[in-house]
Amino acid sequence: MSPRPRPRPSLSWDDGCVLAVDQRALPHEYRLLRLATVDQLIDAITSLAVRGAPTIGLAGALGVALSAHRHSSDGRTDEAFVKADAARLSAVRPTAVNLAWAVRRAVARLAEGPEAVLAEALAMLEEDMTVNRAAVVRAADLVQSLVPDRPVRILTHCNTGRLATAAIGTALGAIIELRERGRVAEVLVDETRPLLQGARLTAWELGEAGVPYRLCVDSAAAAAMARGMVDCVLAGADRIAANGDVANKIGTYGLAVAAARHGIPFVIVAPESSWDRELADGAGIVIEERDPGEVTGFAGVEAAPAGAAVFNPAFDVTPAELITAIVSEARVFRPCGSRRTSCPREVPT
Ligand SMILES: CSC[C@@H](O)[C@@H](O)C(=O)COP(=O)(O)O
Repeated sequence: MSPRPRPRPSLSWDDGCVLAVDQRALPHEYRLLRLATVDQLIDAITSLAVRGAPTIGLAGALGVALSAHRHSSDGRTDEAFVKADAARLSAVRPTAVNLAWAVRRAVARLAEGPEAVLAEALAMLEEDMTVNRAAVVRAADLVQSLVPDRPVRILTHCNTGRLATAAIGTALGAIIELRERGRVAEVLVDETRPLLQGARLTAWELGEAGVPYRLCVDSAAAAAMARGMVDCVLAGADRIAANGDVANKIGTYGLAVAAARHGIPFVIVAPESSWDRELADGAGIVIEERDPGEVTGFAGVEAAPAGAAVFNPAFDVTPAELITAIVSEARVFRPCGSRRTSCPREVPT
């Protein structure tokens, strides 16, 4: 068999700048942003031009490299300025643990100079690809064992594909892996309100990969399960507490409740770097609240009455007991107490 081609990265470093796919422009336009300053990078993450937990972590690390280059001269780096930029980068979005984790890793190389910081960020990009490849193979194996008798009908939420990671993706990567094995009947794609990461990005990635899919509004997901249209739910994670509670895109918790109601496996695919072992459970996860304008209208068109009050959390927390398995590059974790699975907690492979 010929080796797989090198996956296309969502981020790269070019001549002192960060190049990033502008995820706001998809699916209509594929364009790259050239980000020359930490402020530009922060704007890109805030506006979700650059989004998805692993991608924002990697962007944060590259941001530290940008800052280290900017604040170095004559072989000396002004560490105080770079550390201030690193603190700003870490705080842009609070929920995904990957951001602060990756920024910390880049800052740890600061004393060795800007090239060492850049080397660390680029190594993290490579690592993310390797880690995702391992996780998607493991997740696809698990899904095949959960639904052994037929091509699987999968429901997925938000975008967990190559755009949301260095490359390959997590949950969406597993779906594409299953497709390559001839094991996908159909993917139902939640549009993912309010910013339509499912309709804009996941549908685009599935189309690119030739995977059959149908879009549905988020509120159709439970009905699809009730009608027997879903064999398995696959989603990603922004932060996983030590007990296996998972923060992910708003709407994930509702999907898990509906999946439990219908006895449908609910599987999370995420790298080990998404685990926050310092948090005992999901109650301590900070949930980002976003601009009310994302809910009152879309793309500049207002839908709600002027001045409507809004509740716009970007994420929710799914309790571990509703999760069949959390798959990473290293293991399949089955949260104890899950109603559909039995302990042992980890399946050695
Ligand atoms: C592999 S991406 C995992 C998660 O980051 C993803 O499911 C998600 O919730 C992304 O939210 P977003 O607000 O689009 O950054």
